[in-house]
Amino acid sequence: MNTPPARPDGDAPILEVRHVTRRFGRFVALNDVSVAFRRRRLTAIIGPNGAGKSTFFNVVSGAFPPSEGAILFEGRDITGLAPHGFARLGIAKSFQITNVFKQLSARENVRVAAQMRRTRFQLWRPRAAYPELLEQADALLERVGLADVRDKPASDLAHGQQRALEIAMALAPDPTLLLMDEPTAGMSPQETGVMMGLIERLAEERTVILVEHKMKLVMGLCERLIVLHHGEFLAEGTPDEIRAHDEVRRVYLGTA
Ligand SMILES: Nc1ncnc2c1ncn2[C@@H]1O[C@H](COP(=O)(O)OP(=O)(O)OP(=O)(O)O)[C@@H](O)[C@H]1O
Repeated sequence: MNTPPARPDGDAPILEVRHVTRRFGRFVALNDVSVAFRRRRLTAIIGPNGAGKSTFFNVVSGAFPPSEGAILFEGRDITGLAPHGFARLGIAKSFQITNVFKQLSARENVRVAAQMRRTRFQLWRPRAAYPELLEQADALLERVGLADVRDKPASDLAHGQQRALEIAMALAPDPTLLLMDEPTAGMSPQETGVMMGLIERLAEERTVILVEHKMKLVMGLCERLIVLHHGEFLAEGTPDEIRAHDEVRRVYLGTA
């Protein structure tokens, strides 16, 4: 069992995971994990295969509830809330490009995502909101570096661009907290560099938590890292602290 980290500066965490356990049948994928995330920080959850990273991502993004324990967002207990409830509170997840409508242009994809956040009343009069929605879509595409390809069908975009498009869609509701699952998976080194630059910029304006298998990748990017191993909390710290952590080196790098 680990206890949530102390808060010497009194900065209330935006997200708290308290003693969370997640079972699949008799298998324990997450075991009594407690961590707290501070605002406007970029934190990575890392760990070797089967560490429980995806399970953690799913639990904190509301895809499924923990078997035990609690999730608190801005001090409010949101354990067991439906996924759309998480979204309404300002928690967005970016996890796959299957959300992208391949036949629509990049711009239309983001416009639809921006429109989805509106109330049902506003959805009934899309025409009136259309120019404003397109303006928002253009600003988001600019933000993720896709302004030049905004009129191309999503199917014509490179893998890295499709992933960036999916992030623009996740950003449409202007979330407070952005959760990303392996944002550079399947990318070329060049695409990875572009994506890392984008993540760094996004983290300047909101809280970003990313789940990542490749430890080296996040070392130069994140201020804090949380290490899971066999579904348990193993360590938390700055990149330097994690690099020097004997147990992490042993289980993760195999070099201690
Ligand atoms: N729906 C499920 N049913 C049964 N077991 C599951 C389920 N989801 C995950 N697991 C098991 O839980 C453990 C943790 O899986 P998880 O996908 O969370 O790890 P991970 O750290 O994301 O791994 P990887 O880096 O390989 O994706 C694994 O042993 C996995 O087989």
